[in-house]
Amino acid sequence: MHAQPQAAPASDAPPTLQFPPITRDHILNCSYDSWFQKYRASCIKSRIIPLSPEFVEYIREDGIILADEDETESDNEEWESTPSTFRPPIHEVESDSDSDDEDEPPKLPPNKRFPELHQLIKDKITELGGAVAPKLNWTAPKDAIWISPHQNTIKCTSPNDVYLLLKSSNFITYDLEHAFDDCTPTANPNTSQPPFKPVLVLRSYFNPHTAMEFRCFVKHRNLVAISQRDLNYFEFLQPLKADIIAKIYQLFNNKLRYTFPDGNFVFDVYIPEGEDEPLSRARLIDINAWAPHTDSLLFGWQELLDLVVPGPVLGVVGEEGSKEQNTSTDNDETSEDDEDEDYAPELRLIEEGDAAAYNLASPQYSAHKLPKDVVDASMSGEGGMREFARKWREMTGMEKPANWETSGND
Ligand SMILES: Nc1ncnc2c1ncn2[C@@H]1O[C@H](COP(=O)(O)OP(=O)(O)OP(=O)(O)O)[C@@H](O)[C@H]1O
Ligand SMILES: [Mg+2]
Repeated sequence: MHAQPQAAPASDAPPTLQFPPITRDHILNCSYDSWFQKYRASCIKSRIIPLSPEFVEYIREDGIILADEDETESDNEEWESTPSTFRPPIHEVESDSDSDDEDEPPKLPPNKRFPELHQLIKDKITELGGAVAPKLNWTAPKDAIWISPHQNTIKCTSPNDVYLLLKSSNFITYDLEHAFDDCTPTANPNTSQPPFKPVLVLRSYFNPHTAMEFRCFVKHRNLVAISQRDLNYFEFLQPLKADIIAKIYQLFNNKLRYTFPDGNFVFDVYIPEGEDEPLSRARLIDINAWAPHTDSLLFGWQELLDLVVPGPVLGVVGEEGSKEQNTSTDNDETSEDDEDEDYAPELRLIEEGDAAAYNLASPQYSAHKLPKDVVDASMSGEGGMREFARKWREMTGMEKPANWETSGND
């Protein structure tokens, strides 16, 4: 071998993951509104609300103005916050740009700015039993739960709860600005793509035991891998392994396998406790793209990409559980007599000691932890968080959450 220094790879650079081409359709197929109707019998009760440009603008813009309809006073104060750099209310911040802002008309609260949508959100929350978990097309505001008045959860009981979470979340911005970033560049990048339709998804809130949440990887229509989603050690899961795989396989094989438009995808499930047996049937929580932005949790993407499955299964988009032949949309190669050779998926759990060894027990999203300056602010007189928390409780009539200041285990 001749040394060819000019062609030598950079020694420290990690190898680039070689995903199959990721198209805009792959991403759109995972949008909640694309699949919910088809799988609704397996999902958490949900409502999907198309979002107007005014609402999207409201989510995008700085500052948080909440609805004032239930207020006795109508002094809407504007609060500036981002999860990483929480700032005190703007009336306490010295502004260095003076005249421009003053010329802008004051922004209206949501109930006056988009009253119909506001009312619709309120009605849907009521329809769903009074408490919901919100998300946009793909993403839930998990990084903003520290600001929630509902004990560090994504639970929302009012439109204001929904607005506060959505506006405080960086993850939500992903849906609005970066949803298609992983897509393989097309031959003609100038071809204009139709804009996606933003939606607000409200799912009826329940109190999940996060040990029973799993992420499931599907390659060429084979269920190949299952990972715990909550990366803590749960001893009780070990003897349930076979049952967990069986419940997930049932959902996969009966509902998703031949009906999801793509052969490669990732779905999330929740397995509730059963009535007559330990585990009930698996419920579909979400579907994610087979793409780098989907967290592969206890597996490595390289490992998943390298997995050799027995042979692509012929399947098509159809009704739940149906299987028609040879019109697959997922570019799988075809092969014969592979239907009975099912891949045995590996369920990977955190083993005893793993959590400590990998420091997995701390909250997964750093934004769950209150930044030190936020905690400091909360201690310092009438400024910052304490004032914010007080105001928020005043507005919602909520009790102070027990873990407001200590939500990040910091
Ligand atoms: N209806 C619900 N009630 C209570 N909690 C819920 C509900 N639905 C989801 N959750 C919680 O919210 C978490 C995130 O939900 P979901 O998986 O839809 O978000 P996501 O943004 O798509 O996550 P990811 O980025 O990992 O794909 C779930 O793991 C679950 O703990
Ligand atoms: Mg998801």
